[in-house]
Amino acid sequence: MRLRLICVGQKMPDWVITGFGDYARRMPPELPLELVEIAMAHRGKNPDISRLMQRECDAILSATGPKDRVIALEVGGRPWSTEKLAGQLETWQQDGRDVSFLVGGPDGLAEDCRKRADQQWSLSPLTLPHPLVRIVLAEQLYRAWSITRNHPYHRA
Ligand SMILES: C[S@@+](CC[C@H](N)C(=O)[O-])C[C@H]1O[C@@H](n2cnc3c(N)ncnc32)[C@H](O)[C@@H]1O
Repeated sequence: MRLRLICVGQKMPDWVITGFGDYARRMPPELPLELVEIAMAHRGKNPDISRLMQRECDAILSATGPKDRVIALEVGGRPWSTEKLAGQLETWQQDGRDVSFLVGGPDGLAEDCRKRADQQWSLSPLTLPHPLVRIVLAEQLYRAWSITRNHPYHRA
């Protein structure tokens, strides 16, 4: 099973590339974490935000496999503890479908992306900047995997 993180935003600063890469590299070969970056639609003067969000959403959905299990990252989604995430990971691995995590841009995810999602996951009630979301997500996936394997990385 592959994990795919589909994020709006390219050309990230070095600390974001390093932070994400550090955790993604720790994932085991049977559970690789891949990053797909979607170009942020240009916000000029008086932008039509709904149209731009829809454009970003269309690109996100094109990068999502038709059979993928889709998890939308949403401030208002369900809060999962790391242990709950580890349980989800084990459940997901049973049917083997790839899992795509969707992270929106500065204006969030358009409705079509929310509708495509099987589950909505909130990392915190705080609105986080999207570059930080990809690092937290990668760390939590690694930590959750470490729980499923009784690996010493996670100490309860
Ligand atoms: C800057 S936020 C967008 C804020 C936008 N106003 C909204 O309501 O979605 C960019 C993206 O980061 C993700 N995000 C930010 N904070 C989050 C959180 N606490 N939990 C889960 N995802 C979050 C979401 O995917 C969001 O679309």
